[in-house]
Amino acid sequence: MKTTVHGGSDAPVLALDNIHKAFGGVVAVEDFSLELRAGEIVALVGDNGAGKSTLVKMISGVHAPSSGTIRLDGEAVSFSDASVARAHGIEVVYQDLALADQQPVYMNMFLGRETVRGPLNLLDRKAMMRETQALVDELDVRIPSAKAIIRDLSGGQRQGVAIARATHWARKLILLDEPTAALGVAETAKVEDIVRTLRERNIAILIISHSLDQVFRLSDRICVLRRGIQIGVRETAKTDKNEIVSMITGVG
Ligand SMILES: Nc1ncnc2c1ncn2[C@@H]1O[C@H](COP(=O)(O)OP(=O)(O)OP(=O)(O)O)[C@@H](O)[C@H]1O
Repeated sequence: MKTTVHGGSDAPVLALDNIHKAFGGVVAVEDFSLELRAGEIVALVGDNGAGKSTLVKMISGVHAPSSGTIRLDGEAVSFSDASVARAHGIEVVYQDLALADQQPVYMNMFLGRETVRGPLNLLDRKAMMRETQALVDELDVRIPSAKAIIRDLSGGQRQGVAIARATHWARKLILLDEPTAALGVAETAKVEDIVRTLRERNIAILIISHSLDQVFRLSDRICVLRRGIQIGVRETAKTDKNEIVSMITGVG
């Protein structure tokens, strides 16, 4: 008998079937297929212009695929915009953080989706602070407090907050687009620790990274794109940097 998870079957969290995207005459992604399972980290790698961001934008509802199917828990979905993808439990963390600098951490956590109370729909700051504190503690995002103002935090702490926010809202899938590109070595290590914690929460993660060291540290599988074409998918434990570099460049 099949176990039922999330009201679906044992289907992958995300399945991309024969996805194709053209912008006018430019083919950005060609015939792309990939499955992601809960608790799995898959890295998407490729040179500039390979089609990585376009793929993330299709999964997150920013662009519609020209053809092909996106399935969540086995069900075909089509997102008219990013808010619909978010309502399906998909969150994206970009390198240029979409945080409100002047606001405290807890307000950023709930930006646009604030908890309210009573007939007047007043902001329930205490509840938001409590939930924020519990989550940053759980993920070990080291910030002075849930009340700290974003502009007073380091780049690594901010990225930690952005990932915590995604974790709070993502029920199924988090897309990380170069999450550590702007960070130093120690901050990168901290953010990678947080990403590993997400795996334990059974969230599927797709990460775009230009750092192959990072890709090898974090991922379970690596998917290589070159000029919009899916070159191959490898299990991280069964490949090495030389193979991935030659897949990315087409040389060797
Ligand atoms: N909105 C758009 N309109 C027209 N062409 C686009 C658009 N977005 C992307 N492209 C083209 O699609 C191709 C793939 O671009 P994409 O940004 O997805 O690559 P990428 O792998 O994310 O690159 P990078 O690592 O530089 O961010 C490129 O040829 C790009 O010029």
